[in-house]
Amino acid sequence: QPSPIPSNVLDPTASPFIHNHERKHEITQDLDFVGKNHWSYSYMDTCDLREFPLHDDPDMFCTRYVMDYMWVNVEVLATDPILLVFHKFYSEKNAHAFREYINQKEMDLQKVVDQDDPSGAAGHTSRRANGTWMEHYENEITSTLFDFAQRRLPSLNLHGAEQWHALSYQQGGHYAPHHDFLYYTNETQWDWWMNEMGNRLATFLAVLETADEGGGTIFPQLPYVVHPEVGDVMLWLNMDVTDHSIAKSLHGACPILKGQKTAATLWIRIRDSRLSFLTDLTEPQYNLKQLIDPRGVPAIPSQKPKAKQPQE
Ligand SMILES: O=C(O)CCC(=O)C(=O)O
Ligand SMILES: [Fe+2]
Repeated sequence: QPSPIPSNVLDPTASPFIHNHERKHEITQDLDFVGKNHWSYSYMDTCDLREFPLHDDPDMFCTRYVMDYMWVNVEVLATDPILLVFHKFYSEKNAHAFREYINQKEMDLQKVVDQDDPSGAAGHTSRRANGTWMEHYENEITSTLFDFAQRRLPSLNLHGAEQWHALSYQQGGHYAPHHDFLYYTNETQWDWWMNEMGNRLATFLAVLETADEGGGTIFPQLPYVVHPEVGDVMLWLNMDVTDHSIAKSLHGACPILKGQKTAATLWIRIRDSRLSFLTDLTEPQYNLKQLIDPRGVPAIPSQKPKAKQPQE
């Protein structure tokens, strides 16, 4: 007796989206790259999406306002978890300057410690990108862009964020879906950052160069893939009001099919984040309004070290 269930339903690798959404690019699944084993077919299909599956999602909207005599353009892609794109957050000129600065730095092939295999014997293939850390106030451009971000986001404590983390992806480069929230089996494993600054509340991702094809930022559980433009900033929350990881904040960088991609991340810690005070903690979510439009929240001053005065 033939099964009444269409054959694709029985195929565990079949994507639920294939049938509802035209696939413009069929290449991702055929692509071969180091670390491909970290990408399921369903992840790859999400990478191939050219439109969001939920056009009429009432949670999605755009808003625009003036702050410091400049437009702030915010696109709310999701409210659970909070996922925002600040369009043209940085000028193209500044984004280029930051990228140039990053490109002339020496970068290491980034290693991701596999939670199941901390020795790394299996190889670190869940991220294929070159990366480097930079102090917030390392030079003029990192400082300018850091202070600008803190002015725009006074409900987050950027001074408590880890250093700038630059990532440069070449063709075949990727970062398999992961959580930025850090897991520890118990408190004895906590490092300085966990003890002093708490976990990674939010991720700030500045897009400095976009791939010609592929390389979107994927949120497989929403499921979306975001293709920001140079100068755009993505911001999402990794943690809920009870200090737990938001499972749906799972994200990654889709494989680069053509061209290259450069991004700079700030992993923003919870400590001293005003968002906690500005949220009614009986609500399940942090206060979206204070993130997208924080006009009225007092500015957090720059901590840029003063240039040394020339000796007399
Ligand atoms: O490059 C991307 O799109 C994602 C980067 C990322 O997930 C991270 O830096 O934590
Ligand atoms: Fe991440």
